[in-house]
Formats: sequence, C-alpha cells, structure tokens
Amino acid sequence: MQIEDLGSLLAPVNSKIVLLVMDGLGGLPMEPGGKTELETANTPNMDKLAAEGILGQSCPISAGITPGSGPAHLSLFGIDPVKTEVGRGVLEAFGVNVTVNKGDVAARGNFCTLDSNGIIIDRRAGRISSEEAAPICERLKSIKIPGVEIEVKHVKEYRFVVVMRGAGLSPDLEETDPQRTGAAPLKVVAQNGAAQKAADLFNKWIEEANKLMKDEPKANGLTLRGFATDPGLPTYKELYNLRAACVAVYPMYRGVAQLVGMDLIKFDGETPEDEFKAVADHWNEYDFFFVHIKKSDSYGEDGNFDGKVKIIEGVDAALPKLVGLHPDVLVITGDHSTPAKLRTHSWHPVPYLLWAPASVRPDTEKEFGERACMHGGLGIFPALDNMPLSLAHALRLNKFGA
Ligand SMILES: O=C(O)[C@H](O)COP(=O)(O)O
Repeated sequence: MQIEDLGSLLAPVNSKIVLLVMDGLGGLPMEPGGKTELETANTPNMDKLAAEGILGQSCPISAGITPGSGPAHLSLFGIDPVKTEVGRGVLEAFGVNVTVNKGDVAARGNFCTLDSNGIIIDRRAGRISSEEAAPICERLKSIKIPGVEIEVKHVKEYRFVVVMRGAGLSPDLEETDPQRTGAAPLKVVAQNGAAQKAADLFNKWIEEANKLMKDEPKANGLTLRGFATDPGLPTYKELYNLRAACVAVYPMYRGVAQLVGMDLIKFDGETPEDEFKAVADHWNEYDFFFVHIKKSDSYGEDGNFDGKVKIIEGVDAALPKLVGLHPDVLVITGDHSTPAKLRTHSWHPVPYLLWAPASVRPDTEKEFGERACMHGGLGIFPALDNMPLSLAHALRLNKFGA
C-alpha cells in the first residue's frame, strides 16, 4: 500500500532534510568475489553515518527494471514515474531554463558520431566538450520550418535540447536513439495519428541538421529521445509543505527538480565541496536540499571502475561540511545503479543510507556498501518510500488515523 497524498499527515515542524544523490551509485564487482565501486572506495565518513544510521536498498521502478535518471529521480521525489511519465526532453529543457508549455514538444538530443554509412560509432560524439558542442547548437538555430517556432539550446558536453512550440503538437513520438552503436539513428515515428504533424516536423528538422553537421569530425550526427510536454506536476510545497532547493551541476537534474517546484541554487564550481558550500550558504532559506553528483554515473557508463571509486571518495572527503550543518535527516543514495562492469544503467537495487540522529533506529551495519545494504534494517523498498521515510525521521508526519 502507498499513501499517495501525505498532505493530511504533514506536521508543522521546522526540521531539515538533505537528499544526497550520487548518480549511478550502485555497482558490481568486476570479478566474482570482488568488491563493488562503493565497497572499494575509502569512505570513513559515510561508514560512520552507516554505523549511526540505517541502511537498505531502494528499487527505483520495480524489480528487474532499469531506469533512466529522470524517472528514477521522480521516484526519490515521491512521484510515481510509471503513472506520471515525464520525458527526458522536458527535464533537459527545464534544466537550462527553456520553457515547455502544453502543446509544445521538447526532446533531449545527443550529438553522435556516424561512419560513412550513417551508422552510429559513438553515441556521445566522443563526449565532446561544451566548447565544441555549443557552436554547433548555434548553427542549428538557423534551421527554420514554416508554421512552427523552434528553440535549440546546448545543455552540457554532447547534450542539447530542441523544442517545437506553438503548433499544438503531440509528444507521442518514438525516439531516434537506438541506445547502442552499430545502428543508424531511427526516424521519428508517430505513435498515433495526432502525433503525425510533430513527427514530420522533427524529421524535417533532423534532415536539415544533418546537412549542417555532415563535415563535423565528431558530432556529424544526432539522436533525439524523451519527447515530452509539460506534465504539470505538483510542487514540493504542495506535496510536503517543504521549501525545497536543488544543488546540481548538470542541467537535467536541475530540470527534474524544477518540475516539482524546487528552487535552483546558483553556485560556482563543480566539485562536491562547491556543492556542499552552496548548501551551507543557503541553509537557513530551505527545509529540503536535493544535492546531485553526476560523475559517478558518467564513469560507470564509461566502464571506468577506478574513476567511479575516486568520485565516491571525493564525496566522502567533503561530507563533513554537509554533516556539520546538522541536518535532522541526511539520505545518501543513488538514483539507479550504473556498474562500471556493465557500462550502463542497470536494474540492481540502489544502496541507501538514512542518518537521523534524533529519530533513527540504527541497524548493525558498520559500513556503506552494497552487501552491507543487503543486510540493512530497511531491507529492499521502493524508491517512492524515500520521501515518507525522510519526512517521518524529520518528525514531519503525524500518525495515520485515530
Ligand atoms: O549522462 C546522461 O545524460 C544520461 O545519464 C545518459 O545519457 P547518454 O547514455 O545518452 O549519455
């Protein structure tokens, strides 16, 4: 059973919750009997919190299902992503302050590298830098199609967003990203008759874009996915009576936070220290902080086990700055697993640590890792339970019923 509307249980308490998400945290041993990235990392600060707190494994969607970052974050925020599917296009657009209204359609774009036969040989164009990709986006802005307004905006590195607006379009479109190399980008296909106009517009735009990029050394192709329009989600204030803020480097995560009404904290730098300082600088303005670390996922996707270990260690080294703020609840987890061994997101449950000195019932685990989480007191649970668990441990939920 899931209580979908906690509104009637919310208590007027001034406690503070921090949700620290290391994207793609969950991993696998590279060899049988080995340790995962998190277990390999030297994490004395997380281990101390594990010893004082309670561990478990969260399941982003349901058993065996591999999630994208968007739906996985919605689960952590308490929004059922199966009932409320939000395409990546809207998340990316919101993340770079591009508005998407009803009737508009947004898509997440990847620059990719094609061979002479038009086959994808690199889904991320060699992870080209923002300095290389932004000028290409500027050139794509020159594409005009009668009857529709088009907005193109660079997101970060090989990522961009394209929005078709003002033409009463439907987002019911098949993605062009085959999600693998060795295949050509697919055509945009309408899932129903009402979406045919949008499909035709996007295919025309892609055709023109390919002409502009054909001589690019790395980004000579593109794929689109996550076609979507604004889903009109409730805000954290409406859902949980929380003043919520997001601290994230990558726009997509700022986008998913904005979808549920979180403020976006601007800050300099990209390191965990920079992010935790941003939390400290705004500590008195909010009740809830979502802090996102991206590189753990990127290194996982690149199969870089040691790189992912170092990212986790870097977060741990900076952690005292966050703990020193004395949050009533600190949750450390991931949105999904991205084992370096598999080089992609996976279905494996996600390590979850809840630290709440005044209210937690500690379990017997003494370190933060996948196997410790398997024995943790929370067991395995839906990521949708994150917000009720956090609110409860922050003493922000009254009892249910008389
Ligand atoms: O990094 C991202 O944007 C996503 O987590 C993965 O997207 P990609 O597989 O297209 O890089």
